[in-house]
Amino acid sequence: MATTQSQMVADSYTERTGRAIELVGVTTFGDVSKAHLAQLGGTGVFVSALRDKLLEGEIDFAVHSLKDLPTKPDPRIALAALPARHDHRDALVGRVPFAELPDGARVGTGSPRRVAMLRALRPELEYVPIRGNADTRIGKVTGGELDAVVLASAGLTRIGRTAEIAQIFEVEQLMPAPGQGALAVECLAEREDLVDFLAVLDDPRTRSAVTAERVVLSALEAGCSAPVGAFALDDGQTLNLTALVVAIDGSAAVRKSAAGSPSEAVALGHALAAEMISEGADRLMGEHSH
Ligand SMILES: NCc1[nH]cc(CCC(=O)O)c1CC(=O)O
Repeated sequence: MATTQSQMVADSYTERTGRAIELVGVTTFGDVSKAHLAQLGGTGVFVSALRDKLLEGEIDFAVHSLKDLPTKPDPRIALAALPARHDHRDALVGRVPFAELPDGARVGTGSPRRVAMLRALRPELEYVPIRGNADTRIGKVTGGELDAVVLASAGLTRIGRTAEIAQIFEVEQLMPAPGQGALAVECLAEREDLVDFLAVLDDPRTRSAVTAERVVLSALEAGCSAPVGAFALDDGQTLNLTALVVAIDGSAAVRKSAAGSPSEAVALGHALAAEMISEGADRLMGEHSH
């Protein structure tokens, strides 16, 4: 997935600038660790190794899934481009759609957000924590160990596994992770030449939308493993933002929407998060905050 998405960014950069790109593979802690992501604790397990290569000068820029990027910026590193977002939704890989899974069916996902939100919809299913790359996860369905797994639609598209999708969840059913489906291109902040060049890849509507989503996440002081979803859409005039926090057992939720100017994405995110906190969102997250 990482190779495909990096190649996509490299191709569009070459197309727009005429400059050639050499891909450098970097294995991250998130790739090798067998621990569940929710237990790895800190954000950035897929990110730190790439940032180290930037800081060491071994690579000029890094491509990340925005969803994996910590919300706290590193002053040495510029978020130089947010290319046009791909599908923001989650997908069910399995033989039948979610509503048709029999009671007691085993659904695999390592994400507390997906477990909490799916549990709210169907508490009678069994949610099984899984890890590994997307192919490994899908293999648990084809191998019969699980009835279904839930993965990001964008990731499945990038690895060419859309044929196995039984259902795509709409935002109303399963609120995506902030930034899901978007890529982030980083380079050293001091490389102003590169910051300027990478700007050709930036999509302003994606930037305003994911900025608002990520502000909600940081203002709630939620980490990558918190059951927090957010989705925003900038139609060119208005930025519509919705966020959802769910108790880990799916028993309670706070959902809020707001609309504003795309140029005020940060303020919109902060205002929405403040409203959610006043309605008890931070208490719902419990141990999954921070
Ligand atoms: N945490 C792993 C991760 N980081 C980004 C994606 C998917 C691609 C994306 O959201 O852009 C995935 C896998 C998944 O959630 O299924």
